[in-house]
Amino acid sequence: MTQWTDEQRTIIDEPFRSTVVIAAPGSGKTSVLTERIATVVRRDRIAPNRILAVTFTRQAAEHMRQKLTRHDLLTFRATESLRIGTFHAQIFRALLEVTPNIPVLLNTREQFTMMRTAMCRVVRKADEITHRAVIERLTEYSRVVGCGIRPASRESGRVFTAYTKLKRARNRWDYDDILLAGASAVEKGIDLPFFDRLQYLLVDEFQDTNAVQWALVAAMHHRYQIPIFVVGDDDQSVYGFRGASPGYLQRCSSATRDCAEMLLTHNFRSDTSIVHCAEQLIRHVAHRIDKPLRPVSQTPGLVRIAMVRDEGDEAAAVVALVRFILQIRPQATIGILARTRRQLYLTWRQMDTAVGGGANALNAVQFRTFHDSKGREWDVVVLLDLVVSRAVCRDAELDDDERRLQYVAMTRARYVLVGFVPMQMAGRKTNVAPFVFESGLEPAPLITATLMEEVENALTVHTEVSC
Ligand SMILES: Nc1ncnc2c1ncn2[C@@H]1O[C@H](COP(=O)(O)OP(=O)(O)OP(=O)(O)O)[C@@H](O)[C@H]1O
Repeated sequence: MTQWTDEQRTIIDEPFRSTVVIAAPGSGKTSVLTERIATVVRRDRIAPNRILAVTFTRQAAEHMRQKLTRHDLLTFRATESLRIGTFHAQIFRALLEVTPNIPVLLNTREQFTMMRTAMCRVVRKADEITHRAVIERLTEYSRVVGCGIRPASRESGRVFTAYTKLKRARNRWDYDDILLAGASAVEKGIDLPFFDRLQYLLVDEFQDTNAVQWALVAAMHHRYQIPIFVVGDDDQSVYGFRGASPGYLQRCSSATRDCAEMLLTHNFRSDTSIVHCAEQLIRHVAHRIDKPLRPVSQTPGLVRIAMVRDEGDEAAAVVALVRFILQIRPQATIGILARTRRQLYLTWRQMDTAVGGGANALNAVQFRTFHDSKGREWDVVVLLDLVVSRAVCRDAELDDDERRLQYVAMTRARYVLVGFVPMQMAGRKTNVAPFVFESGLEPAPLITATLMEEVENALTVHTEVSC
C-alpha cells in the first residue's frame, strides 16, 4: 500500500468540489488521481458509473483502469462501471445517444489517402507530394481545427476546404470531427443526456488540452454543473504543434467555480542531480506556474554530457554503454531517447546487430522519441543528438516548446542520465543545444572507462538494480 505524503493526502482527501492539481514530474499525479476516484466512490458515495475519467491516449486509460482494478477497496464491479477513456471515445458516446446516424470514422490510412487526394486537387503535382508532406498537413489541420485558428497559408486553407468537402461527400468523419461536433452541440444548447448523468469529471495530463477540449470541459462544468478534478504539469506541455497549450491548465482554477488549486512538488522518481539539472532548465521557460521541484531521493545519481566525433561514434558508444550496464546490472531498465525516430534508427540498428540473440537485453532497452517517453521512467536514460536542430531557436515560443520537450525527456531518468553530443552530423559541424548549458551542464569529451565507472557507482547504491 502506498504511503502517501501529506501533500498527496491533502489532495486525495479534499472535500468533494473542483480541484486543479499542478504536479511536478514523478510526483505521482496519476496515482493521486486514481486514489481520488476511490475516495469519492467510498466516502462521497458517488456512483462509479457517474464518474468520467478522461485521458489523452487509450494506453493511459488502460493503465488507469489497471491501477483501479488493483485497488484494495474498490470492487471489480465498481471499477468496471467507471467511465474511463479518451476525450474522443467519450464524446463519441455522448453524441451517439442523440445522433444515431453518425458518419463512419476514417481510419488512419483512409484519412491519409483523403488528405493526399485533397492536396493533389489543390497543388496538382501528385508525384511531388511526399508521405511526410501529407502527415504535416494532417498535423496542421488538427491544430487549425483544434485551436480554431487560421491555416498558415492560403494553400493550406484550400487544401483543408477540399479535404472537408471530400469527407462530407463521402459522409465520413475524422477524429477531429468528433470533438468539433461535441463542442458545436454544446454551443447550440443541444441536450446531451450522457453529460446529465455525470457527477464528477477527472482529466489527467491536462496540459495537453487544446481549445476544443477546453471548451468541452468548461461546458461540462458550467452547463452541466459537474465538479472537475484536473491534474497536469504546464512544464510538460509538449503537443503545441497539435494545438495543445499549457495556458488552459494555467488559467483553469480561475475559470472554474469553487475551485481549489494545489501543488504536488515532490519527485519520487529521480536522484538529486537529475532533478536539479531539469529544474535549472525549466526555469528558462517564460510563462509557467512557478513551483518547486523537490527530490525525495537523497542520492546524487549521475548526469553526464559526452561529446563524440559523429553519429556513428555516438551509436557505438551507446551500444557499449548499454552492454556494460546489462552486464553489471541485468535488472536495469534503459531508455534511449531522441527527438525523432530517424535519430533513433542508427543506434537501434547497431544495437540489434551487437546484441543479436540477446532478446532479454533488448526488452530491457527501449527506444522512444522524446514525445513518446512521456509518462514513462527508466533507471538509465540516454539522450541522443543534443545539438541544435532546425526546429530549435526560431522564436521564443518554439524555444520554450523545445525546452519543455527536453525537460520531459530528462525527467524520465531515475538514477543515470547520459546525453550525447556528436560534434559532426551528416558530415556537418554541429552546435551543442543551448538547453545543455541552461541545465547547468558542460559537455566533455567521452572517456568510456570513466563514464562506465561513474555509471556503475551511481547504480550500486540502488539495491533494486544492484543485484
Ligand atoms: N507516495 C509515494 N511513495 C513512493 N513512491 C511514490 C509515491 N507516489 C508516487 N510514487 C512513485 O513515483 C513514481 C512516479 O509516479 P507517477 O508515474 O504516477 O508520476 P507522474 O506524476 O505521473 O509522473 P510524470 O508526470 O513525470 O509522468 C512512480 O514510480 C510511483 O510509484
